[in-house]
Amino acid sequence: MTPTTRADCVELDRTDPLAAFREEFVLPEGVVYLDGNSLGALPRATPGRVADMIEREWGRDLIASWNTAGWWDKPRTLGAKIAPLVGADPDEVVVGDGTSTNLFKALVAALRMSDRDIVLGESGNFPTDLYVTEGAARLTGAVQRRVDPDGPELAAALATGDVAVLLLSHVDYRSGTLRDLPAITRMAHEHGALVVWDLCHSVGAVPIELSRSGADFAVGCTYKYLNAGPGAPAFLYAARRHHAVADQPLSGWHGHANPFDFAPEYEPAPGVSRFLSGSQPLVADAALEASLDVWAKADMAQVRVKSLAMTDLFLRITTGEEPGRRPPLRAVGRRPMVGDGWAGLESVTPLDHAHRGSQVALLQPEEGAGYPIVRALIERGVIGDFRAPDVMRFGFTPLYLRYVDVYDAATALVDVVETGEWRQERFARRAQVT
Ligand SMILES: Cc1ncc(COP(=O)(O)O)c(C=O)c1O
Ligand SMILES: Nc1c(O)cccc1C(=O)C[C@H](N)C(=O)O
Repeated sequence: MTPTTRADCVELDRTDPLAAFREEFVLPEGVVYLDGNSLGALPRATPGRVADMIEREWGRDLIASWNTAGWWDKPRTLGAKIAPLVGADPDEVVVGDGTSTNLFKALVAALRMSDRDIVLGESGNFPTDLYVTEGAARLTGAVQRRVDPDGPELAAALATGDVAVLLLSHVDYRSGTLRDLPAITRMAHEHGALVVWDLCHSVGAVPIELSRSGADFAVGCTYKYLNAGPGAPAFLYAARRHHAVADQPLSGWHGHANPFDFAPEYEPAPGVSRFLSGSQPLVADAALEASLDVWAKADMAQVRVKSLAMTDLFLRITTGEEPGRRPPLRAVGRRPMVGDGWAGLESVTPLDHAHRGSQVALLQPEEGAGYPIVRALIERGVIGDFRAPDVMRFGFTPLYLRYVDVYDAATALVDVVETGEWRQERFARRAQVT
């Protein structure tokens, strides 16, 4: 059913196979949370799991917990729990450190595996990816080149035959564009390049098949769609065929083959553990474990179906656009029908499902309108965010959002724009974190 009314949405929620997951999350009353693509909601089980880790594992069992509570192996056991979400084998993923750090390790390891010297990135990537690439290039002597990966330049840049490593985000943080991971990986390999994927905006948002696609390396965070909490540890994937040769730059004792030999020379662990460096934040690992236990019950195919239905619904109401249909009318100043594109909002997120992640990014054509519109919406309890220069971002998390939430948020947005509510002075003042 294509929902057009709120009653349609109530009906969709009634038959939603993922509906029960909402109960697994703590969601503030009166809020529609569309920022789970920046910081995911709190799973109900997390506070208890973290308290148990602190009081029993740490407080009572003290140092024995390295063995009895599996602390030492958490990077691997948690990695194995992330593996099905990224289409990897359990021994190809480790959890630890942050995304930026893991990106640095993966990039340098990949650059050291090639005798070429170009590291190809995307001009609009999340800034940490650009900065870390600069750092990795400085360290290894590589040269950074940037292209728009959604245009013809990507193929042309790879075809030069001098690219050592390609780094791309699977889903673009600003526009929500989903890249064809299998096809791009294949193309890069055909031209002799290795690929590092940043999965921050795709893990838990779209199905991912790293092994089947032949991907070389990938990194991702766990605090967005995976709901592990602010600053939660990240993960790193390395294809098994690279384990024996990968030489990562932060060689520390947790990545040693025999850490408790306390040998003076570094000898990398044989598997993906060689990507570890030092001690891990085990309290934060406990929170991640609680959220991954929720994810273990979710069917990613169902998540994708609901995600697309929700972004379709949001796009239809706010812009009148949906796959295969442009709005018949873009006139502002006439009483609208829901879905006829009257509010003047435009999507920068692709309409076709094959290129859409789990967020919608919108523009209001007036310069500087994005930020105050988002602030005005937040005041109404609809939480989205803003990304410079003028993009309004709305993330859709099928485990805890209902179709009625999407309907209410979309109609609130249209109302904020139509009434000009956002033009009030107080919405223009920028917060430190946007
Ligand atoms: C694509 C992408 N990569 C990396 C990061 C963040 O890196 P870190 O977890 O190291 O802060 C983000 C978001 O903050 C992101 O959107
Ligand atoms: N990681 C973040 C942080 O430490 C502070 C504030 C925001 C973030 C984010 O995750 C932003 C997010 N990656 C984005 O796409 O905008």
